[in-house]
Amino acid sequence: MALTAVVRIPTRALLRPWARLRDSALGWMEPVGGVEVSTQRFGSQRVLVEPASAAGVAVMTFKNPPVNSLSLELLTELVINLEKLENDKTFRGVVLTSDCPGIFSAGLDLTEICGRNPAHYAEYWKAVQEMWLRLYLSNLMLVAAINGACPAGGCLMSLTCDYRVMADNPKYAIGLNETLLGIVAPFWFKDTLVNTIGHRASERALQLGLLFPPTEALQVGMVDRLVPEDQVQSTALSVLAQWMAIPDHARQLTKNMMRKPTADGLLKKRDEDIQNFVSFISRDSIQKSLQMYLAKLRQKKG
Ligand SMILES: CCCCC/C=C\C/C=C\CCC/C=C/C(=O)SCCNC(=O)CCNC(=O)[C@H](O)C(C)(C)COP(=O)(O)OP(=O)(O)OC[C@H]1O[C@@H](n2cnc3c(N)ncnc32)[C@H](O)[C@@H]1OP(=O)(O)O
Repeated sequence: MALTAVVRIPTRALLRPWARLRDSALGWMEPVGGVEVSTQRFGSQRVLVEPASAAGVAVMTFKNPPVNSLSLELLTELVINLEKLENDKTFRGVVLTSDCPGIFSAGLDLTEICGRNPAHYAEYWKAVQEMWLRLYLSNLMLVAAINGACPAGGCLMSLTCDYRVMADNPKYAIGLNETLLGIVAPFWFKDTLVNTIGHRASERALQLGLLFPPTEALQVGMVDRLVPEDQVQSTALSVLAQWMAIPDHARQLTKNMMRKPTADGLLKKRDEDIQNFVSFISRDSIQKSLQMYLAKLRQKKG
C-alpha cells in the first residue's frame, strides 16, 4: 500500500524576504497554515524528493540542468523541501544527489553574482547563507551521494552532510576552488572545510583552490568513501541504514554540540557578512575576473 503522510509547512517559511517563491515551480505550496502532501513523491521543479524503500529515508535529487548551479530558485526550493522533510517526523535521513549526468553541482550560479545589482547580490547571498545554515544544522542525517563534479558551492553543500560517498571516477573533482576564480571563500565556507579536513590541509586547499580527484579527496578526508559510479546512491542508502541504528535524540544533540559554534559564527553576523559579500562582489576587478571565468567556460565548447 502506498505510504502517505501529512506534512505541515509553517506559513513563516513563506514570508522570508529572500524567498520570492515562484508558485508555478512549487505546486505543492499553499500560503495557508499547511498542506497535505503525499510522500510517495513530491518536491518542486528543481528538487525532487522521493521516499526510499527503507522507512524514514528520502532521496533529494537536484535537477537544475545543465550543471545544477545553485541559482536563487534552486536554493529556495532546496530549503523549502528540507524544511518539509524535517517537519514530517516520519523522515530521519536524506540522501542528497544529482540528476545532471557527471555533475553533482557546479556551485554558486555565476550569473547570480555577475552583472547584477547590489540588491540582487544581497538577496542571493542571504539565500546561500540560509541553505548552509539549514543543511549544516539539520536534525536529519544527511548523506551526500556525489555522482559527479563538485566544485565550490557544490562542495560546500556536500560538506554540510554527515557523510560523503563519491563516485570513483578520475574525471570528477571536489574542492573549494574560489581562488581560481579570483574570489575568496568566506569564513564560514572555510570553517566548514576546516571542520572536515583540518587546518593545515584547508589552508593549502583554499589558497591553491584545489580540486581533488576522488582518490585524493578520500586521502585528505574530504569524502568518506569511494565507490563505482553505479553504486553511489545505493551505498549512501546503506550508510544511512547504519546511522539509523543510533537513537535520534543522542545523535542530534551530539551533532548540534559539534556544529552549533561554527553556525553561530555566521548567525551572529549575518548582515555584516551580506554587506561584505555585496561590497566585495561589486568591485570592478572582481566582476571582471568573474566575467573572464564565465567567458572561458562558455568558450570551452567552441
Ligand atoms: C578578505 C575579504 C573577504 C571578503 C569575502 C566576502 C565574500 C566572498 C565573496 C565571494 C564568495 C563566492 C563563493 C563562490 C562560490 C562558488 O560556488 S562560485 C562557482 C564556482 N564553480 C565553478 O568554478 C565550476 C564551473 N563549472 C565547471 O567547472 C564546469 O561547468 C563543470 C561543472 C565541471 C561541468 O563541465 P561540463 O559538463 O563540461 O559543462 P560546461 O562547462 O560546458 O558548462 C555547461 C554550461 O553551464 C555553464 N556553467 C557552468 N558552471 C556554471 C556556474 N557555476 N554558474 C553558472 N553557469 C555555469 C557553462 O557556462 C555552460 O554554459 P553555456 O551552455 O556555454 O551557456
